[in-house]
Amino acid sequence: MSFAKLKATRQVKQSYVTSNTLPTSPESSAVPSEAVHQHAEQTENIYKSIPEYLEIRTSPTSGRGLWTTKPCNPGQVILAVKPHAAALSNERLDLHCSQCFGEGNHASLKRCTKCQAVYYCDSTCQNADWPLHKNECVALQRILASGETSIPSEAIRCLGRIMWKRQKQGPLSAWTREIDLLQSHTKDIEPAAYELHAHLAISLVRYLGLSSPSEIASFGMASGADLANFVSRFVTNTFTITDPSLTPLGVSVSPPVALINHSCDPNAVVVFPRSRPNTQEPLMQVIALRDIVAGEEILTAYIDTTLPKALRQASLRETYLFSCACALCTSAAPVDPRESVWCPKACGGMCPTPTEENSLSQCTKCRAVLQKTDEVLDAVRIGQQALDKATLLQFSDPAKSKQLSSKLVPILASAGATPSSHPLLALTRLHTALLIADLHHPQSQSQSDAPTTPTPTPTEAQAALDEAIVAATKAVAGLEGVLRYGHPVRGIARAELGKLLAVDEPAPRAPGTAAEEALRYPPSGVKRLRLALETLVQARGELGVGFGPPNEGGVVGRSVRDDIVRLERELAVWKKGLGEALRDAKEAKTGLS
Ligand SMILES: C[S@@+](CC[C@H](N)C(=O)[O-])C[C@H]1O[C@@H](n2cnc3c(N)ncnc32)[C@H](O)[C@@H]1O
Repeated sequence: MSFAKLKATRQVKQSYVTSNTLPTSPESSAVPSEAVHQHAEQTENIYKSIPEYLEIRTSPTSGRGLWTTKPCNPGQVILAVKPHAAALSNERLDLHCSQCFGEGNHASLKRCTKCQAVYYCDSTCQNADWPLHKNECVALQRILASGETSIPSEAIRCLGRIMWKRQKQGPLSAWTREIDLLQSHTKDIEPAAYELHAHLAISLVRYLGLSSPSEIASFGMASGADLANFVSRFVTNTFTITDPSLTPLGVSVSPPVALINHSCDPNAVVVFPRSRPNTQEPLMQVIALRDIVAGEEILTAYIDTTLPKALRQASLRETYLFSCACALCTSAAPVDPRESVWCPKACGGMCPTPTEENSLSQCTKCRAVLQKTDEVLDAVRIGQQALDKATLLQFSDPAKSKQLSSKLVPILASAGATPSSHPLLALTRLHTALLIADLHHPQSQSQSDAPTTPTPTPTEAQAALDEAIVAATKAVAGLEGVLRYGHPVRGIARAELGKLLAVDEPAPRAPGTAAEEALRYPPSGVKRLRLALETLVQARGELGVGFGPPNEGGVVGRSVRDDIVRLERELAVWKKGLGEALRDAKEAKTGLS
Protein backbone atom coordinates (compact mmCIF):
# COMPACT_ATOMS: atom_id res chain seq x y z
CA MET A 1 0.00 0.00 0.00
CA SER A 2 1.41 3.40 -0.91
CA PHE A 3 1.61 5.97 1.83
CA ALA A 4 -0.89 8.10 -0.10
CA LYS A 5 -3.35 5.27 0.22
CA LEU A 6 -2.47 4.73 3.83
CA LYS A 7 -3.07 8.42 4.40
CA ALA A 8 -6.39 8.26 2.63
CA THR A 9 -7.37 5.41 4.92
CA ARG A 10 -6.30 7.27 8.02
CA GLN A 11 -7.87 10.50 6.92
CA VAL A 12 -11.21 8.94 7.62
CA LYS A 13 -10.15 7.57 10.96
CA GLN A 14 -13.31 9.01 12.37
CA SER A 15 -16.31 7.10 13.48
CA TYR A 16 -19.25 6.49 11.20
CA VAL A 17 -22.20 4.68 12.64
CA THR A 18 -25.43 3.19 11.35
CA SER A 19 -28.76 4.33 12.62
CA ASN A 20 -30.74 2.98 15.55
CA THR A 21 -31.25 -0.39 13.91
CA LEU A 22 -28.09 -1.46 15.71
CA PRO A 23 -27.98 -2.72 19.27
CA THR A 24 -26.94 0.02 21.67
CA SER A 25 -25.50 -2.32 24.25
CA PRO A 26 -21.80 -1.84 24.99
CA GLU A 27 -19.66 -3.56 22.39
CA SER A 28 -17.23 -4.46 25.09
CA SER A 29 -19.79 -7.01 26.21
CA ALA A 30 -18.59 -9.12 23.24
CA VAL A 31 -15.46 -9.81 25.27
CA PRO A 32 -16.11 -11.86 28.43
CA SER A 33 -15.37 -9.59 31.40
CA GLU A 34 -13.03 -12.15 32.99
CA ALA A 35 -10.96 -12.05 29.80
CA VAL A 36 -10.44 -8.30 30.07
CA HIS A 37 -7.97 -7.30 32.71
CA GLN A 38 -6.10 -4.24 33.77
CA HIS A 39 -2.84 -3.82 32.02
CA ALA A 40 0.44 -4.40 33.81
CA GLU A 41 1.25 -1.52 36.15
CA GLN A 42 4.51 -0.55 34.54
CA THR A 43 2.75 0.46 31.31
CA GLU A 44 -0.31 2.04 32.91
CA ASN A 45 1.63 4.51 35.02
CA ILE A 46 3.54 6.10 32.21
CA TYR A 47 0.50 7.59 30.45
CA LYS A 48 0.28 10.79 32.46
CA SER A 49 -2.16 12.49 30.09
CA ILE A 50 -4.83 9.81 30.51
CA PRO A 51 -7.47 10.94 33.05
CA GLU A 52 -7.99 8.79 36.13
CA TYR A 53 -11.40 7.53 35.08
CA LEU A 54 -9.93 5.82 32.00
CA GLU A 55 -8.29 2.45 32.51
CA ILE A 56 -5.95 0.56 30.23
CA ARG A 57 -7.14 -3.04 29.99
CA THR A 58 -6.26 -5.85 27.65
CA SER A 59 -8.56 -8.19 25.81
CA PRO A 60 -7.59 -11.39 24.00
CA THR A 61 -9.15 -10.13 20.75
CA SER A 62 -7.85 -6.58 20.44
CA GLY A 63 -4.95 -6.19 22.87
CA ARG A 64 -4.75 -3.10 25.04
CA GLY A 65 -7.61 -0.64 24.99
CA LEU A 66 -9.16 2.18 27.01
CA TRP A 67 -12.15 1.55 29.28
CA THR A 68 -14.14 4.20 31.10
CA THR A 69 -14.98 3.72 34.77
CA LYS A 70 -17.60 6.47 34.76
CA PRO A 71 -20.47 7.23 32.37
CA CYS A 72 -19.87 9.70 29.52
CA ASN A 73 -22.50 11.84 27.77
CA PRO A 74 -22.69 12.56 24.03
CA GLY A 75 -20.32 15.44 23.28
CA GLN A 76 -18.18 14.86 26.36
CA VAL A 77 -14.45 15.35 25.84
CA ILE A 78 -13.06 12.02 27.05
CA LEU A 79 -9.41 12.76 26.37
CA ALA A 80 -7.55 15.84 25.07
CA VAL A 81 -3.85 15.59 24.24
CA LYS A 82 -1.27 17.26 22.06
CA PRO A 83 0.26 14.60 19.78
CA HIS A 84 3.77 13.37 20.59
CA ALA A 85 4.76 14.32 17.03
CA ALA A 86 3.08 15.82 13.99
CA ALA A 87 4.01 16.94 10.47
CA LEU A 88 2.09 18.93 7.90
CA SER A 89 1.57 17.33 4.50
CA ASN A 90 3.86 18.75 1.81
CA GLU A 91 1.12 20.66 0.01
CA ARG A 92 0.07 22.36 3.27
CA LEU A 93 3.52 23.54 4.35
CA ASP A 94 3.15 27.11 3.06
CA LEU A 95 -0.50 27.38 4.12
CA HIS A 96 -0.24 26.42 7.80
CA CYS A 97 2.01 27.02 10.76
CA SER A 98 4.29 24.01 11.33
CA GLN A 99 4.00 24.43 15.11
CA CYS A 100 0.28 25.02 15.83
CA PHE A 101 -1.11 23.97 12.40
CA GLY A 102 -3.11 27.23 12.31
CA GLU A 103 -4.15 28.48 8.89
CA GLY A 104 -2.35 31.34 7.17
CA ASN A 105 -0.94 32.10 3.76
CA HIS A 106 2.33 32.93 2.06
CA ALA A 107 2.07 36.57 3.07
CA SER A 108 0.93 36.17 6.67
CA LEU A 109 3.17 33.27 7.69
CA LYS A 110 6.87 33.65 8.47
CA ARG A 111 9.19 31.30 6.56
CA CYS A 112 12.15 29.64 8.22
CA THR A 113 15.03 31.59 6.68
CA LYS A 114 17.38 28.61 6.89
CA CYS A 115 15.57 25.66 5.31
CA GLN A 116 12.95 27.85 3.59
CA ALA A 117 10.62 24.85 3.78
CA VAL A 118 8.47 25.46 6.87
CA TYR A 119 6.37 28.42 7.97
CA TYR A 120 5.16 29.77 11.32
CA CYS A 121 2.45 32.17 12.56
CA ASP A 122 5.05 34.27 14.41
CA SER A 123 8.21 34.06 16.49
CA THR A 124 6.31 32.48 19.43
CA CYS A 125 5.37 29.48 17.29
CA GLN A 126 8.82 29.40 15.69
CA ASN A 127 10.58 29.42 19.07
CA ALA A 128 8.25 26.74 20.44
CA ASP A 129 9.09 24.48 17.48
CA TRP A 130 12.82 25.22 17.41
CA PRO A 131 13.96 22.39 19.76
CA LEU A 132 12.61 19.91 17.17
CA HIS A 133 12.98 21.93 14.02
CA LYS A 134 16.68 22.49 14.78
CA ASN A 135 17.55 18.96 13.59
CA GLU A 136 14.83 18.92 10.98
CA CYS A 137 16.09 22.20 9.52
CA VAL A 138 19.58 20.76 8.98
CA ALA A 139 18.16 17.58 7.43
CA LEU A 140 15.91 19.54 5.08
CA GLN A 141 18.77 21.81 4.01
CA ARG A 142 20.95 18.78 3.32
CA ILE A 143 18.21 17.07 1.26
CA LEU A 144 17.56 20.22 -0.79
CA ALA A 145 21.28 20.88 -1.30
CA SER A 146 21.66 17.32 -2.63
CA GLY A 147 19.63 18.30 -5.67
CA GLU A 148 16.27 16.86 -4.58
CA THR A 149 13.45 19.01 -5.89
CA SER A 150 11.01 18.14 -3.14
CA ILE A 151 11.33 17.54 0.56
CA PRO A 152 10.47 14.18 2.17
CA SER A 153 6.83 13.25 2.72
CA GLU A 154 5.02 14.07 5.96
CA ALA A 155 5.40 10.44 7.08
CA ILE A 156 9.19 10.62 6.87
CA ARG A 157 9.30 14.08 8.47
CA CYS A 158 7.03 12.89 11.31
CA LEU A 159 9.20 9.79 11.85
CA GLY A 160 12.27 12.06 11.85
CA ARG A 161 10.74 14.28 14.53
CA ILE A 162 10.03 11.24 16.70
CA MET A 163 13.60 9.98 16.26
CA TRP A 164 15.18 13.32 17.25
CA LYS A 165 12.88 13.71 20.20
CA ARG A 166 13.57 10.20 21.49
CA GLN A 167 17.29 10.97 21.15
CA LYS A 168 16.79 14.04 23.37
CA GLN A 169 14.44 12.42 25.86
CA GLY A 170 16.47 9.21 26.20
CA PRO A 171 15.25 5.60 25.99
CA LEU A 172 14.00 5.46 29.59
CA SER A 173 11.89 8.60 29.53
CA ALA A 174 8.11 8.21 29.75
CA TRP A 175 7.84 9.92 26.35
CA THR A 176 10.03 7.31 24.63
CA ARG A 177 8.46 4.41 26.51
CA GLU A 178 5.00 5.49 25.36
CA ILE A 179 6.29 5.42 21.77
CA ASP A 180 8.02 2.08 22.25
CA LEU A 181 4.85 0.55 23.69
CA LEU A 182 2.81 1.33 20.58
CA GLN A 183 1.60 -1.85 18.96
CA SER A 184 3.88 -3.22 16.25
CA HIS A 185 2.86 -5.74 13.59
CA THR A 186 6.32 -6.45 12.17
CA LYS A 187 5.90 -10.19 12.59
CA ASP A 188 2.45 -10.36 10.99
CA ILE A 189 2.68 -7.97 8.04
CA GLU A 190 1.60 -9.27 4.68
CA PRO A 191 4.16 -9.31 1.84
CA ALA A 192 2.14 -6.53 0.15
CA ALA A 193 2.99 -4.18 3.01
CA TYR A 194 6.75 -4.92 2.97
CA GLU A 195 7.25 -2.38 0.21
CA LEU A 196 5.69 0.46 2.20
CA HIS A 197 7.61 -0.43 5.38
CA ALA A 198 10.92 -0.83 3.53
CA HIS A 199 10.39 2.44 1.68
CA LEU A 200 9.70 4.29 4.92
CA ALA A 201 12.72 2.77 6.68
CA ILE A 202 15.15 3.51 3.81
CA SER A 203 13.87 7.07 3.34
CA LEU A 204 14.08 7.70 7.08
CA VAL A 205 17.71 6.54 7.30
CA ARG A 206 18.55 8.84 4.41
CA TYR A 207 16.65 11.77 5.94
CA LEU A 208 18.44 11.33 9.27
CA GLY A 209 21.74 11.41 7.39
CA LEU A 210 22.92 8.03 8.71
CA SER A 211 25.75 6.50 6.75
CA SER A 212 26.09 3.18 8.55
CA PRO A 213 23.68 0.89 10.45
CA SER A 214 25.64 1.39 13.68
CA GLU A 215 24.69 5.06 13.74
CA ILE A 216 21.12 4.06 14.55
CA ALA A 217 22.42 3.38 18.12
CA SER A 218 22.53 7.11 18.79
CA PHE A 219 18.70 7.05 18.62
CA GLY A 220 18.47 4.33 21.26
CA MET A 221 17.96 1.54 18.73
CA ALA A 222 20.16 -1.54 18.65
CA SER A 223 19.53 -2.88 15.15
CA GLY A 224 17.71 -2.70 11.86
CA ALA A 225 15.04 -4.90 13.46
CA ASP A 226 14.36 -2.11 15.98
CA LEU A 227 13.97 0.32 13.10
CA ALA A 228 11.55 -2.08 11.33
CA ASN A 229 9.52 -2.28 14.55
CA PHE A 230 9.53 1.47 14.84
CA VAL A 231 8.20 1.87 11.29
CA SER A 232 5.53 -0.78 11.90
CA ARG A 233 4.42 1.05 15.06
CA PHE A 234 4.13 4.24 13.07
CA VAL A 235 2.02 2.64 10.32
CA THR A 236 -0.35 1.04 12.84
CA ASN A 237 -0.72 4.07 15.07
CA THR A 238 -0.70 7.29 13.00
CA PHE A 239 -3.62 9.68 12.96
CA THR A 240 -4.42 12.19 10.27
CA ILE A 241 -4.64 15.71 11.62
CA THR A 242 -7.62 17.50 10.13
CA ASP A 243 -8.72 21.11 10.09
CA PRO A 244 -12.01 22.04 11.77
CA SER A 245 -13.96 21.13 8.62
CA LEU A 246 -12.24 17.72 8.51
CA THR A 247 -9.87 18.46 5.61
CA PRO A 248 -6.66 16.44 6.11
CA LEU A 249 -3.63 18.55 7.06
CA GLY A 250 -0.93 16.07 8.00
CA VAL A 251 0.01 13.12 10.20
CA SER A 252 0.51 12.71 13.93
CA VAL A 253 1.30 10.12 16.55
CA SER A 254 -0.29 10.13 20.00
CA PRO A 255 0.32 7.03 22.16
CA PRO A 256 -2.59 7.67 24.58
CA VAL A 257 -5.11 8.06 21.74
CA ALA A 258 -3.55 5.12 19.87
CA LEU A 259 -4.56 2.89 22.79
CA ILE A 260 -8.16 3.13 21.61
CA ASN A 261 -9.38 0.12 19.65
CA HIS A 262 -11.58 0.14 16.58
CA SER A 263 -15.26 -0.42 15.96
CA CYS A 264 -17.28 0.24 12.78
CA ASP A 265 -20.03 1.17 15.26
CA PRO A 266 -17.93 3.41 17.51
CA ASN A 267 -18.97 5.30 20.61
CA ALA A 268 -16.39 8.07 20.20
CA VAL A 269 -14.56 10.14 17.57
CA VAL A 270 -11.18 11.85 17.33
CA VAL A 271 -11.34 15.50 16.23
CA PHE A 272 -9.21 18.65 16.20
CA PRO A 273 -11.73 21.41 16.99
CA ARG A 274 -9.05 24.13 17.45
CA SER A 275 -10.32 25.98 20.45
CA ARG A 276 -7.22 26.43 22.62
CA PRO A 277 -4.38 28.95 22.61
CA ASN A 278 -1.91 28.24 19.79
CA THR A 279 0.70 26.70 22.06
CA GLN A 280 -1.60 23.76 22.84
CA GLU A 281 -2.61 23.19 19.23
CA PRO A 282 -2.99 20.93 17.37
CA LEU A 283 -4.97 19.43 20.25
CA MET A 284 -6.50 16.00 19.63
CA GLN A 285 -9.79 15.45 21.37
CA VAL A 286 -11.63 12.16 21.82
CA ILE A 287 -15.35 12.98 22.04
CA ALA A 288 -18.19 10.66 23.12
CA LEU A 289 -20.75 10.22 20.35
CA ARG A 290 -23.41 8.64 22.50
CA ASP A 291 -24.02 7.71 26.13
CA ILE A 292 -21.20 5.43 27.24
CA VAL A 293 -21.81 3.45 30.40
CA ALA A 294 -19.27 2.88 33.17
CA GLY A 295 -17.26 -0.24 32.38
CA GLU A 296 -17.60 0.15 28.60
CA GLU A 297 -14.65 0.25 26.21
CA ILE A 298 -13.99 3.51 24.32
CA LEU A 299 -13.96 2.70 20.60
CA THR A 300 -13.31 4.89 17.57
CA ALA A 301 -13.40 4.00 13.86
CA TYR A 302 -10.09 3.71 12.01
CA ILE A 303 -11.72 3.71 8.59
CA ASP A 304 -14.65 5.19 6.67
CA THR A 305 -17.68 3.39 8.09
CA THR A 306 -19.98 4.63 5.33
CA LEU A 307 -18.36 1.82 3.30
CA PRO A 308 -19.94 -1.64 3.07
CA LYS A 309 -18.62 -4.45 5.25
CA ALA A 310 -16.39 -6.11 2.63
CA LEU A 311 -14.52 -2.86 1.91
CA ARG A 312 -14.21 -2.00 5.62
CA GLN A 313 -12.85 -5.44 6.44
CA ALA A 314 -10.35 -5.33 3.56
CA SER A 315 -9.10 -1.92 4.65
CA LEU A 316 -8.73 -2.97 8.31
CA ARG A 317 -6.91 -6.17 7.37
CA GLU A 318 -4.55 -4.35 5.03
CA THR A 319 -3.41 -1.62 7.40
CA TYR A 320 -4.23 -2.90 10.91
CA LEU A 321 -4.08 -6.66 10.40
CA PHE A 322 -7.28 -7.69 12.11
CA SER A 323 -10.76 -8.86 11.18
CA CYS A 324 -13.40 -6.71 12.75
CA ALA A 325 -16.11 -8.45 14.76
CA CYS A 326 -17.94 -5.32 15.93
CA ALA A 327 -21.71 -5.04 16.23
CA LEU A 328 -22.02 -3.65 12.70
CA CYS A 329 -19.83 -6.32 11.11
CA THR A 330 -21.70 -9.13 12.87
CA SER A 331 -25.16 -7.56 12.62
CA ALA A 332 -27.97 -9.91 11.63
CA ALA A 333 -30.07 -7.01 10.26
CA PRO A 334 -31.71 -8.11 6.99
CA VAL A 335 -30.47 -5.03 5.12
CA ASP A 336 -27.68 -2.51 5.63
CA PRO A 337 -28.36 0.95 4.12
CA ARG A 338 -24.77 0.89 2.79
CA GLU A 339 -25.75 -1.97 0.50
CA SER A 340 -29.37 -1.31 -0.39
CA VAL A 341 -31.74 -0.54 -3.25
CA TRP A 342 -35.30 0.71 -3.00
CA CYS A 343 -38.19 -1.77 -3.07
CA PRO A 344 -39.24 -2.44 -6.71
CA LYS A 345 -42.86 -1.90 -5.64
CA ALA A 346 -41.93 1.43 -3.99
CA CYS A 347 -43.41 0.37 -0.64
CA GLY A 348 -40.73 2.45 1.09
CA GLY A 349 -38.76 -0.64 2.12
CA MET A 350 -35.28 -1.63 0.94
CA CYS A 351 -33.71 -4.72 -0.65
CA PRO A 352 -30.10 -5.77 -0.06
CA THR A 353 -27.93 -4.82 -3.06
CA PRO A 354 -27.61 -8.00 -5.14
CA THR A 355 -24.12 -9.40 -5.69
CA GLU A 356 -22.60 -11.70 -8.33
CA GLU A 357 -22.70 -14.50 -5.75
CA ASN A 358 -26.18 -13.76 -4.49
CA SER A 359 -28.39 -12.19 -7.10
CA LEU A 360 -31.71 -12.97 -5.38
CA SER A 361 -32.89 -9.95 -3.47
CA GLN A 362 -36.23 -9.16 -1.84
CA CYS A 363 -37.71 -6.12 -0.16
CA THR A 364 -37.34 -6.64 3.58
CA LYS A 365 -40.70 -4.94 4.16
CA CYS A 366 -43.13 -6.28 1.52
CA ARG A 367 -41.03 -9.22 0.22
CA ALA A 368 -41.30 -8.02 -3.43
CA VAL A 369 -38.54 -9.63 -5.50
CA LEU A 370 -36.00 -7.35 -7.20
CA GLN A 371 -36.15 -8.13 -10.92
CA LYS A 372 -33.61 -5.72 -12.43
CA THR A 373 -30.63 -7.39 -10.79
CA ASP A 374 -28.33 -7.02 -13.80
CA GLU A 375 -29.02 -3.30 -14.05
CA VAL A 376 -28.13 -2.85 -10.37
CA LEU A 377 -24.99 -5.01 -10.62
CA ASP A 378 -23.80 -3.06 -13.68
CA ALA A 379 -24.55 0.31 -12.09
CA VAL A 380 -22.65 -0.61 -8.90
CA ARG A 381 -19.68 -1.95 -10.89
CA ILE A 382 -19.29 1.07 -13.16
CA GLY A 383 -20.14 3.36 -10.23
CA GLN A 384 -17.20 1.95 -8.27
CA GLN A 385 -14.87 2.32 -11.27
CA ALA A 386 -16.01 5.92 -11.77
CA LEU A 387 -15.60 6.65 -8.06
CA ASP A 388 -12.00 5.35 -8.09
CA LYS A 389 -11.17 7.44 -11.14
CA ALA A 390 -13.01 10.57 -9.98
CA THR A 391 -11.30 10.39 -6.57
CA LEU A 392 -7.91 10.14 -8.25
CA LEU A 393 -8.63 13.12 -10.51
CA GLN A 394 -10.40 15.37 -8.01
CA PHE A 395 -7.45 17.76 -7.57
CA SER A 396 -5.52 17.31 -10.83
CA ASP A 397 -8.53 17.48 -13.16
CA PRO A 398 -11.62 18.52 -11.17
CA ALA A 399 -13.73 19.08 -14.31
CA LYS A 400 -13.17 15.49 -15.47
CA SER A 401 -13.84 14.25 -11.95
CA LYS A 402 -17.10 16.23 -11.87
CA GLN A 403 -18.07 14.89 -15.27
CA LEU A 404 -17.70 11.33 -13.98
CA SER A 405 -19.65 11.91 -10.78
CA SER A 406 -22.45 13.82 -12.54
CA LYS A 407 -22.82 10.98 -15.03
CA LEU A 408 -22.83 8.13 -12.51
CA VAL A 409 -24.99 9.60 -9.75
CA PRO A 410 -28.18 9.54 -11.89
CA ILE A 411 -27.33 6.07 -13.28
CA LEU A 412 -27.08 4.63 -9.77
CA ALA A 413 -30.18 6.49 -8.61
CA SER A 414 -32.24 5.23 -11.56
CA ALA A 415 -31.04 1.68 -10.85
CA GLY A 416 -32.74 2.12 -7.47
CA ALA A 417 -29.68 2.67 -5.24
CA THR A 418 -30.68 4.35 -1.95
CA PRO A 419 -28.88 7.62 -0.98
CA SER A 420 -26.87 5.85 1.76
CA SER A 421 -25.71 3.02 -0.46
CA HIS A 422 -22.22 2.54 -1.79
CA PRO A 423 -20.91 3.83 -4.19
CA LEU A 424 -23.78 6.33 -4.63
CA LEU A 425 -23.16 8.13 -1.32
CA ALA A 426 -19.40 8.41 -1.95
CA LEU A 427 -20.01 9.75 -5.48
CA THR A 428 -22.64 12.21 -4.21
CA ARG A 429 -20.24 13.53 -1.55
CA LEU A 430 -17.43 13.91 -4.05
CA HIS A 431 -19.78 15.57 -6.54
CA THR A 432 -20.98 18.00 -3.87
CA ALA A 433 -17.40 18.90 -2.92
CA LEU A 434 -16.53 19.54 -6.59
CA LEU A 435 -19.63 21.69 -7.15
CA ILE A 436 -18.84 23.74 -4.02
CA ALA A 437 -15.23 24.19 -5.16
CA ASP A 438 -16.57 25.38 -8.52
CA LEU A 439 -18.71 28.03 -6.82
CA HIS A 440 -15.53 29.44 -5.30
CA HIS A 441 -13.48 29.10 -8.50
CA PRO A 442 -15.90 28.94 -11.43
CA GLN A 443 -12.99 29.01 -13.89
CA SER A 444 -11.65 25.59 -12.77
CA GLN A 445 -12.03 23.30 -15.73
CA SER A 446 -10.67 20.30 -17.51
CA GLN A 447 -7.04 20.55 -18.53
CA SER A 448 -8.12 19.77 -22.04
CA ASP A 449 -10.63 22.66 -22.15
CA ALA A 450 -10.07 26.20 -23.34
CA PRO A 451 -7.79 28.22 -21.00
CA THR A 452 -10.47 30.51 -19.54
CA THR A 453 -14.19 30.44 -18.92
CA PRO A 454 -16.16 33.67 -18.95
CA THR A 455 -17.57 34.85 -15.61
CA PRO A 456 -20.96 33.16 -15.18
CA THR A 457 -24.09 35.26 -15.71
CA PRO A 458 -26.36 35.67 -12.64
CA THR A 459 -28.68 33.02 -14.09
CA GLU A 460 -25.79 30.58 -14.56
CA ALA A 461 -24.49 31.36 -11.08
CA GLN A 462 -27.97 30.72 -9.65
CA ALA A 463 -28.18 27.39 -11.51
CA ALA A 464 -24.73 26.37 -10.20
CA LEU A 465 -25.69 27.31 -6.64
CA ASP A 466 -28.99 25.43 -6.87
CA GLU A 467 -27.22 22.37 -8.29
CA ALA A 468 -24.77 22.39 -5.37
CA ILE A 469 -27.68 22.67 -2.91
CA VAL A 470 -29.47 19.69 -4.47
CA ALA A 471 -26.28 17.59 -4.32
CA ALA A 472 -25.51 18.67 -0.73
CA THR A 473 -29.08 17.78 0.30
CA LYS A 474 -28.65 14.27 -1.12
CA ALA A 475 -25.30 13.89 0.63
CA VAL A 476 -26.83 14.88 3.98
CA ALA A 477 -29.73 12.46 3.43
CA GLY A 478 -27.28 9.66 2.61
CA LEU A 479 -25.06 10.35 5.64
CA GLU A 480 -28.09 10.45 7.94
CA GLY A 481 -28.81 6.83 7.02
CA VAL A 482 -25.39 5.56 8.09
CA LEU A 483 -23.96 7.96 10.67
CA ARG A 484 -25.17 8.61 14.18
CA TYR A 485 -26.61 12.02 15.15
CA GLY A 486 -23.76 14.32 16.08
CA HIS A 487 -21.15 12.56 14.01
CA PRO A 488 -18.71 15.32 12.89
CA VAL A 489 -18.92 14.27 9.22
CA ARG A 490 -22.72 14.60 9.36
CA GLY A 491 -22.49 17.91 11.21
CA ILE A 492 -20.04 19.40 8.72
CA ALA A 493 -22.14 18.21 5.73
CA ARG A 494 -25.24 19.80 7.23
CA ALA A 495 -23.37 23.03 7.98
CA GLU A 496 -22.21 23.12 4.34
CA LEU A 497 -25.80 22.70 3.15
CA GLY A 498 -27.04 25.44 5.50
CA LYS A 499 -24.31 27.82 4.35
CA LEU A 500 -25.16 27.14 0.69
CA LEU A 501 -28.83 27.85 1.35
CA ALA A 502 -27.86 31.09 3.08
CA VAL A 503 -25.86 32.42 0.10
CA ASP A 504 -27.49 35.49 -1.52
CA GLU A 505 -29.29 34.28 -4.62
CA PRO A 506 -27.63 35.73 -7.75
CA ALA A 507 -30.88 35.58 -9.79
CA PRO A 508 -33.85 34.65 -7.57
CA ARG A 509 -36.74 33.03 -9.40
CA ALA A 510 -40.04 34.84 -9.82
CA PRO A 511 -42.53 33.15 -7.48
CA GLY A 512 -44.81 30.56 -9.12
CA THR A 513 -48.20 29.29 -8.00
CA ALA A 514 -48.44 27.72 -4.53
CA ALA A 515 -48.52 24.26 -6.13
CA GLU A 516 -45.42 25.00 -8.22
CA GLU A 517 -43.58 26.43 -5.25
CA ALA A 518 -44.38 23.40 -3.11
CA LEU A 519 -42.65 21.16 -5.67
CA ARG A 520 -39.57 23.32 -6.26
CA TYR A 521 -36.29 22.51 -4.60
CA PRO A 522 -34.40 24.46 -3.51
CA PRO A 523 -36.96 27.09 -2.66
CA SER A 524 -36.30 30.74 -3.37
CA GLY A 525 -36.55 34.00 -1.42
CA VAL A 526 -37.72 34.02 2.16
CA LYS A 527 -38.64 30.32 2.10
CA ARG A 528 -35.00 29.56 1.26
CA LEU A 529 -33.78 31.74 4.10
CA ARG A 530 -36.07 29.95 6.54
CA LEU A 531 -34.77 26.57 5.33
CA ALA A 532 -31.20 27.85 5.68
CA LEU A 533 -31.89 28.89 9.27
CA GLU A 534 -33.53 25.57 10.13
CA THR A 535 -30.61 23.63 8.57
CA LEU A 536 -27.97 25.72 10.34
CA VAL A 537 -29.73 25.31 13.70
CA GLN A 538 -29.71 21.52 13.19
CA ALA A 539 -26.05 21.67 12.10
CA ARG A 540 -25.13 23.62 15.21
CA GLY A 541 -26.77 20.94 17.37
CA GLU A 542 -24.85 18.16 15.63
CA LEU A 543 -21.52 20.02 15.64
CA GLY A 544 -22.04 20.71 19.34
CA VAL A 545 -21.97 16.95 19.93
CA GLY A 546 -19.27 15.91 17.44
CA PHE A 547 -16.79 18.62 18.41
CA GLY A 548 -17.82 18.78 22.07
CA PRO A 549 -19.91 21.49 23.82
CA PRO A 550 -16.82 23.08 25.45
CA ASN A 551 -15.52 23.72 21.92
CA GLU A 552 -18.90 25.15 20.78
CA GLY A 553 -18.82 22.91 17.72
CA GLY A 554 -15.26 23.91 16.84
CA VAL A 555 -14.42 26.66 14.36
CA VAL A 556 -17.24 25.59 12.00
CA GLY A 557 -19.77 25.45 14.85
CA ARG A 558 -18.86 28.98 15.88
CA SER A 559 -19.16 30.28 12.32
CA VAL A 560 -22.55 28.53 12.01
CA ARG A 561 -23.64 30.34 15.20
CA ASP A 562 -22.70 33.68 13.56
CA ASP A 563 -24.60 32.71 10.39
CA ILE A 564 -27.67 31.93 12.49
CA VAL A 565 -27.56 35.37 14.13
CA ARG A 566 -27.20 37.04 10.72
CA LEU A 567 -30.06 35.03 9.21
CA GLU A 568 -32.35 35.74 12.16
CA ARG A 569 -31.73 39.45 11.61
CA GLU A 570 -32.31 39.12 7.88
CA LEU A 571 -35.55 37.23 8.43
CA ALA A 572 -36.70 39.85 10.94
CA VAL A 573 -36.11 42.52 8.29
CA TRP A 574 -38.13 40.49 5.78
CA LYS A 575 -40.92 40.05 8.29
CA LYS A 576 -40.91 43.77 9.11
CA GLY A 577 -40.78 44.69 5.41
CA LEU A 578 -43.60 42.28 4.65
CA GLY A 579 -45.67 43.67 7.56
CA GLU A 580 -45.13 47.22 6.36
CA ALA A 581 -45.95 46.30 2.77
CA LEU A 582 -49.19 44.62 3.92
CA ARG A 583 -50.10 47.65 6.08
CA ASP A 584 -49.40 50.03 3.18
CA ALA A 585 -51.51 47.90 0.85
CA LYS A 586 -54.34 47.84 3.42
CA GLU A 587 -54.14 51.62 3.93
CA ALA A 588 -54.08 52.21 0.18
CA LYS A 589 -57.15 49.97 -0.19
CA THR A 590 -58.98 51.79 2.67
CA GLY A 591 -58.03 55.17 1.14
CA LEU A 592 -59.36 54.09 -2.19
CA SER A 593 -62.69 52.78 -0.93
C1 LIG B 1 -4.01 1.76 17.27
S1 LIG B 1 -3.71 0.16 17.87
C2 LIG B 1 -4.88 0.04 19.18
C3 LIG B 1 -4.22 -0.34 20.49
C4 LIG B 1 -3.68 -1.74 20.52
N1 LIG B 1 -4.73 -2.69 20.82
C5 LIG B 1 -2.53 -1.89 21.55
O1 LIG B 1 -2.52 -2.89 22.24
O2 LIG B 1 -1.68 -1.03 21.58
C6 LIG B 1 -4.38 -0.76 16.55
C7 LIG B 1 -4.22 -2.24 16.67
O3 LIG B 1 -5.02 -2.75 17.73
C8 LIG B 1 -5.66 -3.97 17.33
N2 LIG B 1 -7.12 -3.73 17.25
C9 LIG B 1 -7.75 -2.54 17.30
N3 LIG B 1 -9.08 -2.69 17.25
C10 LIG B 1 -9.30 -4.00 17.13
C11 LIG B 1 -10.49 -4.78 16.99
N4 LIG B 1 -11.71 -4.25 16.98
N5 LIG B 1 -10.37 -6.13 16.89
C12 LIG B 1 -9.12 -6.71 16.90
N6 LIG B 1 -7.96 -6.02 17.02
C13 LIG B 1 -8.05 -4.68 17.13
C14 LIG B 1 -5.10 -4.33 15.97
O4 LIG B 1 -4.01 -5.17 16.16
C15 LIG B 1 -4.66 -2.98 15.43
O5 LIG B 1 -3.64 -3.08 14.48
